[in-house]
Parts: sequence; C-alpha cells; structure tokens
Amino acid sequence: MTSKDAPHDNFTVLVGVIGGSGLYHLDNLTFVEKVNPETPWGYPSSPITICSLPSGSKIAFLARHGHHHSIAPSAVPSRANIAALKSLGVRVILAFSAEIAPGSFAIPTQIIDRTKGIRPASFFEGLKIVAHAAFGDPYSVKLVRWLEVRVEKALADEGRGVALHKDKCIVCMEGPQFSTRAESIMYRAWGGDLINMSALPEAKLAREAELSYALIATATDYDSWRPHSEAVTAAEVFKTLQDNANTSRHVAAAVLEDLHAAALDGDILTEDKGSMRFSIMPRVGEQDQEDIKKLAFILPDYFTPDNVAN
Ligand SMILES: CSC[C@H]1O[C@H](OP(=O)(O)O)[C@H](O)[C@@H]1O
Ligand SMILES: Nc1ncnc2[nH]cnc12
Repeated sequence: MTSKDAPHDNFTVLVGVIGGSGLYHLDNLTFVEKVNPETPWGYPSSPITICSLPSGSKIAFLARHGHHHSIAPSAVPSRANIAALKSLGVRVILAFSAEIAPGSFAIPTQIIDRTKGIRPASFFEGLKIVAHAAFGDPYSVKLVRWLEVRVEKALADEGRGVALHKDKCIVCMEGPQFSTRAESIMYRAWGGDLINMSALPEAKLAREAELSYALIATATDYDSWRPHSEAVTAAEVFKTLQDNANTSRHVAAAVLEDLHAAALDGDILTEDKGSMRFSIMPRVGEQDQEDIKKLAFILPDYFTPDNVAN
C-alpha cells in the first residue's frame, strides 16, 4: 500500500516514532507486528514495530541505530527510514534523541548543521529533478507547539522532576567522536543549546516527504564546554540513557493517543502537507520516468509514473 491510498481511519498508522540511543523499543505499548518495507533507498535501520494504543489506534516504532545499536550516526539510512514510515501511511513523526544538560528534556525549534556532507541528505540527490525545500523552521511549528503543552504535562505526571526546555537550538555534528572543547565553546557562542549526531538529515528528509516532524531531545551530558569539568565520554552518556529512555516511553504513551487523533483531524499537518508543491524545479514533461518512479514513493501527489501531476 502506498501512502496515497492508505485509508485515513483509526486503523491507519498515522504516527511514527523514531527512537534514538537507549530507546530501542516501546514495550509499554501492545505489540502488533513487525514490518520491513523495502524502499527505493533500501531497507530502514531496523524492522518497524507496529504497536497498538489502548484505543486500538496503531503507531509505528523505528529504532534509528537498529535494535542493537549497530548503526553509527553517519551511517543511519535516513532516506529509507523516512520513506518506509511514509509508505505505511505515517503523516507525523515524533523523534527522540540523546543530548546535553543531563536528565532534562527539550523540544528544539532550530538546528545548526555541522555534518560533513557524507550523509545522503535529500531524496532528490543523484536525480535529474531538482527541489529546494523550505527549511527556515526545520521542525513543524504547529506540531512543536502542540507537543510542548502535552509533554510538559506528561513529565509533571511522571513525577521524576524532569524539566522541559523550549525553543532551543540543536547542533548536529558528524561524529562519531565527540567535540573538542574548542568546538563545544564555539557552538555555545553560536547559540547552540543542545548537541547530537542524529538530528540531520532526518528532519530535512521528513520535510521533503511532507511529514510533520518534531524532536524530543533527552539530555545526557554537558558536552565539553565547562572549563573545570571532564569532557564528555560515552560512559557519562550511558549513565542517564536508561532513565531518559524510561521517561521517553512514558511521554510517548501519554501523547500518542491524542497525536493520532490530531493527525486524523489534520490540523497539525497543514503546514507540511503541500509544502513541496512549488519546491520542485523542472516542469511537467521534462522529468525522467525512473526518477518519477522513485519520487512517487514519497510524494505520490506530485509524481505518478507515466502521468506526472502538476
Ligand atoms: C551514545 S552517545 C552518541 C549518540 O547518541 C545520540 O544518538 P541519538 O540522537 O540517535 O539518540 C547522538 O546523536 C549520537 O548518535
Ligand atoms: N555531547 C554530545 N555530543 C554529540 N552527541 C551526543 N549525544 C549525546 N551526547 C552528545
């Protein structure tokens, strides 16, 4: 089934969750089945778990680094991940990622790209069809605002005292090594509040696929900008990873039911749906059939093999 013909009812998988470091499953939800859709960009990081919410609505869960964390940030098959979720009918993605200021959660609104150009970052790469997606607001603003209120409530209800930070800027670095102290200080001077290795290209690809996408960053460390503290190590990150993952599962369970209903209603989707219509450069009749076939997988409204919609 393509995303175009997916029926939009309670049984459609409208919401996808991408789990980052430490969050490899949502076993507080009911397991339904595992699926592993092949996309024109290959297979996703791991088979996707379909889970059922108490109402019976379904969501899709994908472990970004694989179920056993065998995929480094630079090697995550982000195009296959986003395309696979879209092919299941997903319209909204809630992503989780591990970051700075241990134990607290943040929903960023901005990104600074410090990846090195080695990750395929566009569905249009290598094709003869050029597109320039708008990315000034890299996360879906409506979805971010919708989430802020609910995540804050879920954290308060959990009672562990986890704070939620809003309107933060996340730096996405290439890795796999952590930053030097000089880089860490520079990122702070640039306005970076959080740092990870996975925010991109996921957010860019979600935008190209017209998916509403927001990130819940779960802080693990202070990186390396504090002059009298140790620079970050993986051991320090692992200390908070388990607690953060438990809180992430609690937050996911608390918001997913309403998120499914909001996606069904469609209001939180309006800024993303249709956003690529005027981003695609060559006009009808000048596009390659093979390219059209590939792009039909993620943008069926604009690309139909042998019959290109305008
Ligand atoms: C395990 S520390 C570095 C690793 O953790 C973060 O992963 P994710 O964002 O997928 O939760 C960070 O981006 C690095 O990939
Ligand atoms: N300090 C850090 N830098 C980059 N990625 C991270 N993931 C978790 N902590 C990180």
